[in-house]
Amino acid sequence: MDATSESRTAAPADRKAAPIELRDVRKRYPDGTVAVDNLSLRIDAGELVVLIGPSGCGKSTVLRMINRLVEPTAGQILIDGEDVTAADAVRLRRRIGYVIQNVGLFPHQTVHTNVGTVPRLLGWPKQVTRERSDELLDLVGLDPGRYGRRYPHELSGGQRQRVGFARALAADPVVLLMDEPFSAVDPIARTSLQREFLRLQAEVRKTVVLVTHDLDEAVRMGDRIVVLSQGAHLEQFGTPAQLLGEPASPFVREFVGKDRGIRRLAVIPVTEEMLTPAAQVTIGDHLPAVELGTSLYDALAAMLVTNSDYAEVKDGDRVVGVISRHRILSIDYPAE
Ligand SMILES: Nc1ncnc2c1ncn2[C@@H]1O[C@H](COP(=O)(O)OP(=O)(O)OP(=O)(O)O)[C@@H](O)[C@H]1O
Repeated sequence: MDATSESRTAAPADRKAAPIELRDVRKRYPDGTVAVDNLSLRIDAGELVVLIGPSGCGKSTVLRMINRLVEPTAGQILIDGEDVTAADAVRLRRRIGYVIQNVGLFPHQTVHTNVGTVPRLLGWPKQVTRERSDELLDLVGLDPGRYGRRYPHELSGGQRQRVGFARALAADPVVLLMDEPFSAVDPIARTSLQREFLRLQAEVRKTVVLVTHDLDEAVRMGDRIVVLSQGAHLEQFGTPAQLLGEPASPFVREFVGKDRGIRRLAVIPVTEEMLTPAAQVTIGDHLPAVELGTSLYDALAAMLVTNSDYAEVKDGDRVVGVISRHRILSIDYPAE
């Protein structure tokens, strides 16, 4: 990065997100382990891409090469067209947010000080840093007045993770790297944290690369998912629906598993073609109502909760038809 682009980071910027490109990237650790054999990927600006694959396949190595915590042995990594291997590593990391499993907050610093870390390093004025910290804490759902002066040990695991997101976003990075960011919190907190992160991402629209070993998380969070096998070999790069509906290799088919049918329901929306006109169905008064575009999974859940075989489908206030449990369960899947 040159001096001009660095000086642009001296104040809250309006840059939002940058594309990432990996070209024939390879990592061989000094002991001879080839963690990443030869990987090429293009990630669009503002998209949330999930890296998933079995333990040891190289996910974290790929992630850590993007911010050069690990130096690639060969190949190029471009952020916004600029080769990161030629950039100053410290400056580079200030443009890239990084969130890890146990957050890594500084234990002897308050929440405010933690969130302001990168803006301070970039020399932002104190007042601007403070305002930015307040803004980010609000955005991640923590009242700055209440939590700003606390220390990390005075927060729950989920709250610490939120502070971690706020800190990673404070200097308005163009890329956000996340390595198993939800796995340290319990399953219930995890689901709400994932949902909150998606809400946050809809607002900030960063280019996010998220590493996980949890397929449900990948399907829930990813705009696209990268499935890797040993040596970070690219098995498939596609939307959750493509992955579940058209696994590209026996490896992916095995990886997404036998229950991919039910998972797939989570990525298929209720559409008008699936509906029966409400007038043609003889049914009781209390049908659950779902919105057009709701996932089949949620529509089915609404029926199961009310013990009903049908759900009324609405487009705003208008009832556009009825969907049946039978219709959802007989959705066509490609042959196994
Ligand atoms: N510093 C290192 N030196 C030598 N080998 C390493 C080093 N770091 C990672 N490896 C090896 O590189 C391979 C990929 O590791 P990496 O951590 O990238 O995988 P991963 O897919 O993130 O795994 P997990 O899901 O278990 O975290 C593994 O075989 C690992 O043992």
